[in-house]
Amino acid sequence: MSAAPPKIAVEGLQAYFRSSHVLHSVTTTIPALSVTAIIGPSGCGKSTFLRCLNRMHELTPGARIEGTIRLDGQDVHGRDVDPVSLRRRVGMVFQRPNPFPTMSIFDNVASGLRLNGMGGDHEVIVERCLRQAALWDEVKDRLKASPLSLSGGQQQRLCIARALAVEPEVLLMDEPASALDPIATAKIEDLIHELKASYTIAIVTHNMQQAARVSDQTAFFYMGDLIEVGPTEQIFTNPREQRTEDYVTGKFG
Ligand SMILES: Nc1ncnc2c1ncn2[C@@H]1O[C@H](COP(=O)(O)OP(=O)(O)OP(=O)(O)O)[C@@H](O)[C@H]1O
Repeated sequence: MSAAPPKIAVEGLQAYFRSSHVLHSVTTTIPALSVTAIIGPSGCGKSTFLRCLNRMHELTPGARIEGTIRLDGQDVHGRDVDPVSLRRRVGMVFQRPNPFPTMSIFDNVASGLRLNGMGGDHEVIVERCLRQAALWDEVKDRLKASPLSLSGGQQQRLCIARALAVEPEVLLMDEPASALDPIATAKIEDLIHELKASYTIAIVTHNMQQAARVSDQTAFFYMGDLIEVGPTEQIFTNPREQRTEDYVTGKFG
């Protein structure tokens, strides 16, 4: 495990969709200012795990969890925790770029600021976030244009800029590059590398090379169980569990 202090600590997490039990007593930590990759075959619970971390899981009717999730030591299900504020601190980027289609590029980034009643100079903040998302140079002359005029990769970086605008501490990324071509994917990976200086990142990916390239820690899930978690290099070169080895070497997927 990394020596960094845990930003998120998960203990005995069980997740359900009605009677379907999809995560079985998951206990792990997500170190601060680092990248944790979440890998495993389709349906093993990766997205569900991610969505538990900012309490999005419970938005699905009939979905619930047991166990505890702590953010900086505070129980995210504590009575004094407002899920909307939690989701501001723990932002999310989805598989398919989902810019707000009727808003301009600028307004997409500024939308969270307005929604959260956040002050400051919105022009300055929007520029900062677009720069952080490595998109500024490509859009600075067309901020009033529709986001639908951007390529898929640019739209995804716009969604990352939008997520950054509300100053999250954690960024959850659910296969953020799976709909993108290799060049756009490389840009997102470079960006993840830059962002981990300031944000704690957890990324779901099906792409083993991507997990190996971008992450410091890797967690391997299989059929709702967390089989193994550890430094990425160890998971890929010297895993403790046979199932991890079989998965990372492509024996099943
Ligand atoms: N809304 C839902 N209602 C009922 N069951 C669901 C729902 N969403 C997911 N599941 C089930 O929960 C289990 C875990 O799904 P999850 O999406 O977390 O897996 P995953 O590892 O992210 O899969 P993939 O790699 O295919 O995206 C699966 O068996 C899935 O069918």
